[in-house]
Amino acid sequence: MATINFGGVLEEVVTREEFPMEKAREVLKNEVIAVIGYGVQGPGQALNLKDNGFNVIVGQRKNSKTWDKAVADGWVPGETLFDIEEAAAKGTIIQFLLSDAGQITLWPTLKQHLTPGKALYFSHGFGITYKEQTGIIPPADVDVILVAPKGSGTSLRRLFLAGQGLNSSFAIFQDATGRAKERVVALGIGVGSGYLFETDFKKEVFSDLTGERGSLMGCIQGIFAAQYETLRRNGHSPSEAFNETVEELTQSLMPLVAENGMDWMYANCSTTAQRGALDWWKKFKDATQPVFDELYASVAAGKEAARSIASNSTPDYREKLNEELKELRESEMWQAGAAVRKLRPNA
Ligand SMILES: NC(=O)C1=CN([C@@H]2O[C@H](COP(=O)(O)OP(=O)(O)OC[C@H]3O[C@@H](n4cnc5c(N)ncnc54)[C@H](O)[C@@H]3O)[C@@H](O)[C@H]2O)C=CC1
Ligand SMILES: CC(=O)[C@](C)(O)C(=O)O
Ligand SMILES: [Mg+2]
Ligand SMILES: [Mg+2]
Repeated sequence: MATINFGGVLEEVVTREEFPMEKAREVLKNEVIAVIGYGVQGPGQALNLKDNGFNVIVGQRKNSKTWDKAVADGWVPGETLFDIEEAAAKGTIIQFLLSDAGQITLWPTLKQHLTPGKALYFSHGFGITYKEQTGIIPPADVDVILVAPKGSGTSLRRLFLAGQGLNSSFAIFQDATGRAKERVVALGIGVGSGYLFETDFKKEVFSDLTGERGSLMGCIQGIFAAQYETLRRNGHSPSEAFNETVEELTQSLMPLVAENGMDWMYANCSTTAQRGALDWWKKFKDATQPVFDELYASVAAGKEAARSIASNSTPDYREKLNEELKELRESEMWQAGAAVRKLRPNA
C-alpha cells in the first residue's frame, strides 16, 4: 500500500507497481472466476480478465440478447459460456454482476452455489448494505468482496484496450478464508483497475448513489436544462444555447479540468470569465447544497434503493427506462446537440 496525501488527508492506495499482473495471476491461478451477468460491467470485467490471462467463464441466461452478445464477444457455449446456475456451480469466485434489482431475484438460486471457501464478488455495495430490502445475506464461510470501477464498464474496456486503466474502490465485507484481501486486490488489478482505493460496502454505495444522482448524471442534466431554458427564453437560438451550455464544456473546458484541475481551466479562460465564474460558483453551491443534503439523506435512509428496486424489478423495466431516455433524446436541447455533434470538425 502506498500512502498518498489527498488534500491534506493521508490515504492508503494499492498500486499496480506493488501488485503487478503476474502477482495477481499467481494469487488466482487455481480459481475459476465466474462472471454472472453480461450487461455493462460484465463484458468489461470478463474480457479484461480473459485478456489478462485469468481463468474466467461467463454465466448468462440462455436465449437472451446478452447471451448472443457474449457469443459475439468470443465466449464459447459449453466451454467458457454457461447458463447462470452452471457457471455459478463451476466458479470458485462468483462475480455477481446482474443489475442490482436482478441480483435480488437470482439470490435464492445463487446462494445454493456458495459452498465454503468460495468468494462472492460485487461491483457495488448495494445488495449487502440494503440487505433488509434485498435479502442478500451470504453464508458465513465465504469471502464477500467488492471491486467497484469508478466509471462505466464501457470505459473500463476502452481504457484497457488503450493500455490505460480506470481507478476502482475495493472493500472486504467478510474474510472467511484469510485470503479475501489478496483475492480482492488481485481481481481489482485483473479487471483493469489502475489504482485501488479501499472503502467499505456502505461508503461505496452511499457515495456512488449520491454521485450518479448528483453531479455525475442527475445534477448535470438539471443544470444544463436550466441554463438552456434561460437562454432560449431570452431569445437565443438552439445552437447558441447548446454550444454555450454543453458543447463548449465537453469539447474544450472539461478536458482542461481533467488535465489539471478547475483553476487551470479557469486560468485558460479570459479574465472576464474568471471574474464571473469566481463570483458565481458560490451562489450555485449555496443553491444546490440543500438538494445534495436531501439526496444524501434519501440514500442513507434506503429510499433511493427502494425506488430503484421497485422500478427495475418490473417485467418491462428496460422499455420504461428506454422511453424516458427517448424523451431526453428528443428534447429540443439534445436534438440541437445531435445537430451540433455532426458539425464537429473531425466528425
Ligand atoms: N453500468 C456500470 O458501468 C456500472 C455498474 N456497477 C454495478 O455493477 C453491477 C452490474 O451492473 P450493470 O452491468 O450496469 O448491470 P445491467 O443493468 O447491465 O444488467 C446486467 C445483466 O443482468 C441481467 N438481468 C437483469 N435482471 C435479471 C434477472 N432478474 N435475472 C437474470 N438476469 C437479469 C441483464 O439482462 C444484464 O445482462 C451492479 O451492481 C451495478 O451497480 C458498478 C459500476 C458501474
Ligand atoms: C458508471 C458508474 O459508476 C455508475 C454511474 O455509478 C453506475 O453506472 O452505476
Ligand atoms: Mg459508480
Ligand atoms: Mg452506480
